[in-house]
Amino acid sequence: MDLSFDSFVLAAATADLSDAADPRVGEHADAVEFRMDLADSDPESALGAYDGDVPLVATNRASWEGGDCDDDDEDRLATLERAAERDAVAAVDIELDSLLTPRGATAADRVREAGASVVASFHDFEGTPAASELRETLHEAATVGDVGKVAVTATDDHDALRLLEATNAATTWGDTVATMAMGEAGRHTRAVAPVYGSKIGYAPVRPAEATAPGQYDLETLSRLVGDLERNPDT
Ligand SMILES: O=C1C[C@@](O)(C(=O)O)C[C@@H](O)[C@@H]1O
Repeated sequence: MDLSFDSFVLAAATADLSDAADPRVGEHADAVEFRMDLADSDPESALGAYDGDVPLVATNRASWEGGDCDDDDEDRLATLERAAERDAVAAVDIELDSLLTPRGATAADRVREAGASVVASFHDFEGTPAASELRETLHEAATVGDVGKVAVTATDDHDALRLLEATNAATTWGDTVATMAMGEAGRHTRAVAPVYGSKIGYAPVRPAEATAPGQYDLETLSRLVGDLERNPDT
């Protein structure tokens, strides 16, 4: 399946692929992010059984990047390479720190050879880097990935505004990026960052099953992003 990041993609984030059949996914989501690291059952079996028509983004978040996968990088990246071979997997999320290693670069090549895109992701669960570091990280991620994703944690309005400014700068530069500020002080950026060029948003199908702090539920984020979308003809 194909998934273009030329325009905003709303990804329903879940650890249970049966959520892909939820009517709210068909109504509001462009993709399903399958958090393989959070799955209760064997995620590769779940991928094999998936027969839905919503394209998947496969994520196997390393424990050293805030996820639940304790595998070494060889096993973790091999799992993602196998996931990319599934026709339903349109994109694979690989941590920027992995992509900067030879093994991670090989994984990216194999993912692309399988026809999937690479989302290069960086997370800061403690705070929001300085503007210069945000711009550098976004550009680096967008260079090694097809989408450069940066998820930071905002503690105040200044953090949120720095993230939005970096999003606007990266998009103006021509990079394909996805940005969000986690936490209460940053949650509005999930709806506003797309106005400045962020190309992926994440929301749980069920509000109680957020995969990150500050997420809106799927219906809410869909409505907010839609309401804020600027008319391209004006
Ligand atoms: O990296 C991201 C972004 C995210 O952490 C968020 O803040 O919405 C949610 C994760 O599931 C996803 O892999």
